[in-house]
Amino acid sequence: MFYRDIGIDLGTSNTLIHVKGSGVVLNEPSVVAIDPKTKQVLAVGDEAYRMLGRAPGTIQTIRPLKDGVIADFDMTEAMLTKFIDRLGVKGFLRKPRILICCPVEVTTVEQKAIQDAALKSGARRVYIEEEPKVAAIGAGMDIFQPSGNMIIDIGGGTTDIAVLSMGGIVTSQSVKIGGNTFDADILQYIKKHEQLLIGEPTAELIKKEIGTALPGSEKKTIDIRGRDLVSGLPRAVTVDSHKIAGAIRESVMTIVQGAKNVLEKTPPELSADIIDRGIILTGGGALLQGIDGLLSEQVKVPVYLADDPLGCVVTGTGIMLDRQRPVFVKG
Ligand SMILES: Nc1ncnc2c1ncn2[C@@H]1O[C@H](COP(=O)(O)OP(=O)(O)OP(=O)(O)O)[C@@H](O)[C@H]1O
Repeated sequence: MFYRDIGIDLGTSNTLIHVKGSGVVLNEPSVVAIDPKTKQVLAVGDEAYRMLGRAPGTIQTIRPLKDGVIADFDMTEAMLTKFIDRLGVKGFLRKPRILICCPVEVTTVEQKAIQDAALKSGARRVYIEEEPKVAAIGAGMDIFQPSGNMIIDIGGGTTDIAVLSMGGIVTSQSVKIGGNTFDADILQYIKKHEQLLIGEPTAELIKKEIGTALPGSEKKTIDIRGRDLVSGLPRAVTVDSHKIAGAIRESVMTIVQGAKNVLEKTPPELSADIIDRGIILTGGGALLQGIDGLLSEQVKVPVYLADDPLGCVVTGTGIMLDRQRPVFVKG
């Protein structure tokens, strides 16, 4: 029997949905736009993201997931329901199973509510899985063998660092630093050193265009616009990659320290496997230029970037559902 099972990566920055037989059918920012008076949801995903920092007072834009936790549960539920509804699940011939990966620190009560929301949207069964495990599977690691695999998943709000063996997490640490922290660092730096106020999307653009984890790498520049803190008028400035590397240095080094902590707690036999296989980097934050090189230099183990860092979790959900084995830890 062909079930159109669904895998969902409910992330701080982006939500991705994989439908069996169709691949990734949705990839949109985890943003909701509401009417602040009535709390009515006006838009979700791409449409709501375009309103970030640009909406009039009658519209409020919210990121319901923040720093690896669900900051606004009602809005997370509303967003998830709208995304699932778009798939037309209720029209599926057979009710699908849905596997949802959500931030690691989601409470049991929140998990239950997420499950209920997905069930109401037409699921037959809902599973909740741990993100680093699914990311590792999506990155092509065989975590079910008795050997050590290490993954560093740099998401928007958190970085999950884990050593996996025989299908389970042996040691792990979740650091409250991710790609969005780099954006906040850049925003603060420009405010302090250029007396210029910029929005979140501009900070993200700077990071993607010229951001680097390696202060000594080739110097690149970008022209940006914002609001002058003194005159209140629009102004343009040129920023360079060396300064941006300095601005995000502390956050980057916190991730490095997290990786060192996990390696120190890893049983020696598994450490030997990790030296042989290297560490795999997943998550959008792993696309920061030079972060693989810096990590490798600091922890003295080869570090490789996954083929599709942003898609590993959602790809992993598809693989896990295909295995059709009771490997789910929760739900
Ligand atoms: N080319 C790029 N260079 C640097 N950072 C990038 C790039 N592309 C995406 N990112 C960053 O990746 C982050 C989002 O990554 P991802 O989608 O893996 O996170 P998430 O799964 O939503 O978050 P979490 O795992 O914390 O729930 C954002 O901060 C985004 O700015």
